[in-house]
Amino acid sequence: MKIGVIGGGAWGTALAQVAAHRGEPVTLWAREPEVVEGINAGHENRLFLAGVPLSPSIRATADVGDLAACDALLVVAPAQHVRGVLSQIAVGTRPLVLCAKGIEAGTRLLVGEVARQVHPQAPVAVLSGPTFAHEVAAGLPTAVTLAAADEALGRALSERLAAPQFRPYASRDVVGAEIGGAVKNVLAIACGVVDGAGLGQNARAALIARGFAEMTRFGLARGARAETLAGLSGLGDLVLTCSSTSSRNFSLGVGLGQGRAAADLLADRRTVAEGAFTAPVLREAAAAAGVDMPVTAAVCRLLEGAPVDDVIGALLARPLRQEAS
Ligand SMILES: NC(=O)c1ccc[n+]([C@@H]2O[C@H](COP(=O)([O-])OP(=O)(O)OC[C@H]3O[C@@H](n4cnc5c(N)ncnc54)[C@H](O)[C@@H]3O)[C@@H](O)[C@H]2O)c1
Ligand SMILES: O=P(O)(O)OC[C@H](O)CO
Repeated sequence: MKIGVIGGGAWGTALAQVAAHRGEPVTLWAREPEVVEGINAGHENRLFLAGVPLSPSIRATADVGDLAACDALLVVAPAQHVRGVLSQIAVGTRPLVLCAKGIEAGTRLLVGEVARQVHPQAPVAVLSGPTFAHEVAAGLPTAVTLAAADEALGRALSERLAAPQFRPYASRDVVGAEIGGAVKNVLAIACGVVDGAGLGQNARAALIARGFAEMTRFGLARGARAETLAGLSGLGDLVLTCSSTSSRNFSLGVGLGQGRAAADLLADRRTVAEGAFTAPVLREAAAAAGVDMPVTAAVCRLLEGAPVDDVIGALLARPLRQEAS
């Protein structure tokens, strides 16, 4: 199965490295000419994954036509750009493996749902889990959820992408795998706020647990399975991104917690903090589904410029409730 990767950011590059680990040819489409040039000439993506020597089997291209020879396409553009990028590519019936984590603004669609709208004949799979790109690219042990409604497709993709240090776990719960990845980015911002505002380790653990409760409420309302939400793509990724400044979402939250403005923190960033874009659309989607998501609502208020003390005070002053509700 010849793999094509759409998106030359940190994660697309790391996944190309995984797919090329046995020396198989991999085609990587990137928007930035300097990324294409750097990978082909020097086997390095200096813009998004500097310092990692890449396999010479990875060939980068700026021409989407070069993806025509691939049997399966990994979609690794940021969630808000998946529709635009996929619209440029003739996909037909080839499988699309969605690796972005987010919900599309305006439509409130998960990226897999966007892919189905743009390419209705393409089978869809989702690859998601606790995966810092620099660790995966460095060959450190990593496990992911690989979800596909078609079990045979899920098995074929898992076998093709598995590497000694990269272990996919198969699932048929595409929606569950997507919701975990999208929601955890918003919750990681909240955990960063706790860190930046110096609220302590108890508060961080409380946020992870209560954040997981709201991820679960939303996921179940949208048809996800509880086991998926408690697995690698849900709780696993939540724990990772709520614990480390290696997470762009957590780092954004640290800045917000220190009282800096979201607009300043997001200005001129080359890298993507998906939670900032997913938070407002997740709040809308939760309201539409009748699901209470107080941590998500608090993150939205902070992104809109509300003072940290006011937002945290309001979160703590809510009426007491049953833990299981
Ligand atoms: N970096 C990670 O560790 C990691 C791990 C798992 C999943 N992801 C997810 O992968 C997706 C891509 O993130 P990344 O970390 O590879 O990106 P990145 O932050 O490293 O790079 C930004 C990417 O956005 C692209 N981009 C910017 N403007 C664009 C536009 N107008 N149209 C199309 N593309 C545009 C750039 O070309 C580049 O590929 C995100 O959804 C992210 O949540 C990232
Ligand atoms: O840096 P972040 O916050 O986008 O997190 C990257 C990955 O999603 C971690 O699994």
